[in-house]
Amino acid sequence: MTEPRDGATAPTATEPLLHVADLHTEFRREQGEPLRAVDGVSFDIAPGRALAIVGESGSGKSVTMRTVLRLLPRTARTTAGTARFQGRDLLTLSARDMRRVRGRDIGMVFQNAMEAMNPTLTLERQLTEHLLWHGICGKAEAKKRAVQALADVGIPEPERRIRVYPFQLSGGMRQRAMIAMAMITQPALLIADEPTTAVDVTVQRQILDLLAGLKERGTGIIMITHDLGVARYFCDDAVVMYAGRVVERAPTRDLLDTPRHPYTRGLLGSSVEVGGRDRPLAPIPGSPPDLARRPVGCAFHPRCAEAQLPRCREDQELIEISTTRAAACWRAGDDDD
Ligand SMILES: Nc1ncnc2c1ncn2[C@@H]1O[C@H](COP(=O)(O)OP(=O)(O)OP(=O)(O)O)[C@@H](O)[C@H]1O
Repeated sequence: MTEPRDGATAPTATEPLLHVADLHTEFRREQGEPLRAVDGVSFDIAPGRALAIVGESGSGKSVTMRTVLRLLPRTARTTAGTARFQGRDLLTLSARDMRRVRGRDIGMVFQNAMEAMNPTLTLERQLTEHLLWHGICGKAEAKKRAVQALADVGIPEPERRIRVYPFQLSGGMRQRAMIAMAMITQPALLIADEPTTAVDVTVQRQILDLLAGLKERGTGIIMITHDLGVARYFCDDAVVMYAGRVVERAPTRDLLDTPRHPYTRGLLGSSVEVGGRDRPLAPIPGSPPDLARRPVGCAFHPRCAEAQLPRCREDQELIEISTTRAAACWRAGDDDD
């Protein structure tokens, strides 16, 4: 397992690697109330586990992760919450300390490697400067580690390839190079935002296998994905987000086998990757709400085939169904496990 650095404490059996509680992030608007993009989100992740964050476009997955990483646009403001990582609250760290944590203790992989990498630097410069900047080793060692990192992610001829620029690589190779960069510091936590969306199925599988190797070595992985097949294949636990809130949380298998929130059932019914193969796809009617006009009560109720009014117009907190499961629907506990 990777060791925490800089006086950060190792997670104990009772303390998760990352504990996110009651996170609130809003966007300023020219007119009107701010948009509540993340509205009371909580979740935990343990070392060596993978957590999927799923939900339709606009549900708040990326803003949640950008809040934790403190990579929000200027128009956004985090108004409440904590994100305890290795004993420290990321939300109150100084900007300098946060830059040290980001990219070193927390690795990041994004959907589009071209955006995440510097197009003007060779892979060697990107990888070695990353190590040097974080003070992890000296120049000669950095070069060795950079070649090794490329080899580790299955880039052939790493000694030669290290001299190329990102645009000279295929999409799949670039994605691997970005993973190499995220892994080279041996982060305790890796946050991957749709890491396999832009690549074909074969590369997708290879990338997931790479990430699985990291997980086995004790790295915690948060994967933002709208692909429930990827979540099932790779992630131990899952949270489902809708309109900025967590509507269901469970071990992935349980979530997909016996979804308790009507929205989760809707996602499954409309998924090609899971459950949609043997029966016709049933897309969820309507579209996610405009956050400026969030429906009262359960934000999903106007699209929910099971809604019962006026009950569903009341606010609904997450209900603990068991020690590992919770869902934000008043009927979620109807058939307990
Ligand atoms: N730069 C921004 N300015 C204003 N509002 C924003 C901005 N970025 C996000 N939002 C708001 O936050 C909501 C959540 O966005 P977010 O990117 O987290 O969704 P997501 O679940 O990651 O979607 P996707 O799967 O499309 O990436 C959006 O619906 C939008 O209302």
